[in-house]
Amino acid sequence: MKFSANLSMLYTEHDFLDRFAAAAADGFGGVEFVSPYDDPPQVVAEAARASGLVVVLFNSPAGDWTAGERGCACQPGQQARFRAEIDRAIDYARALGCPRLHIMAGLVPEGVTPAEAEAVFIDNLGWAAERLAGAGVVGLIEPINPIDMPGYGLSRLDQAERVLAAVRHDNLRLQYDVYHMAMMGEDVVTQFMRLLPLIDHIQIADRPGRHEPGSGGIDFPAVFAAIRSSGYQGWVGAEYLPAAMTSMGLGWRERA
Ligand SMILES: O=C(O)[C@@H](O)C(=O)CO
Ligand SMILES: [Mg+2]
Repeated sequence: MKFSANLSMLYTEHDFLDRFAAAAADGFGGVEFVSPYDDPPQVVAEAARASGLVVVLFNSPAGDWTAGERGCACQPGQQARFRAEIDRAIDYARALGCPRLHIMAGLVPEGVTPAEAEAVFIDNLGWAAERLAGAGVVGLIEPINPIDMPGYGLSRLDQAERVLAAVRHDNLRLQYDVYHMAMMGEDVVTQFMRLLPLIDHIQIADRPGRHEPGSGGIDFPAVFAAIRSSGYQGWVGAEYLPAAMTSMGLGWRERA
């Protein structure tokens, strides 16, 4: 199995650009992160190159994260901003040689119905899927559980399936986050096997607590067995909050 270290959650004891080397030293093969945008593309690319790791995924610009922004793809009236943000992400993807982009839906604005937000999301995703295809980058959407991210525009699995079916573009796929699936009450293994043709990236953390696999109640032996038997060839992102120092909590990889 190919594991990538999510540098937005792992190795936060180091500055962002130093996390690449830390992940390499611990034997990861790839890295992913929410935001490379605080540094110029070439600077992030150089950190990745020096570490010898491949960048497998990052997110479209979320806006001001500390102010609560989570992207704008589902927000009416934000089409120009959304398109500019996808083009900015493509610049980074090119510099980083990264083949995947998680397109953040954003929070549903006050006064906008969920149906209106979903229609805007579908419209923007159709444009983005095509634009990203031209750059050789796969677009991904990820349902995020509503307890951790209340008000987010994509908070259920059935909604993600409906959106993917409506956009109907080969270049738009599903980011399957095992932790969010469990938090949403889904049967993690059954849904993974059913949705396999749509999935282009997996992320893992245990529930509750969002710590290392094996720290909570998700049946990770079954999850890893399912991933192995499925023939899934993609990356599995370690996207959890380390219970202590990141390097001390990597024993789960030997049991995977
Ligand atoms: O699961 C998550 O939270 C992430 O994958 C993400 O991209 C947004 O926070
Ligand atoms: Mg995730």
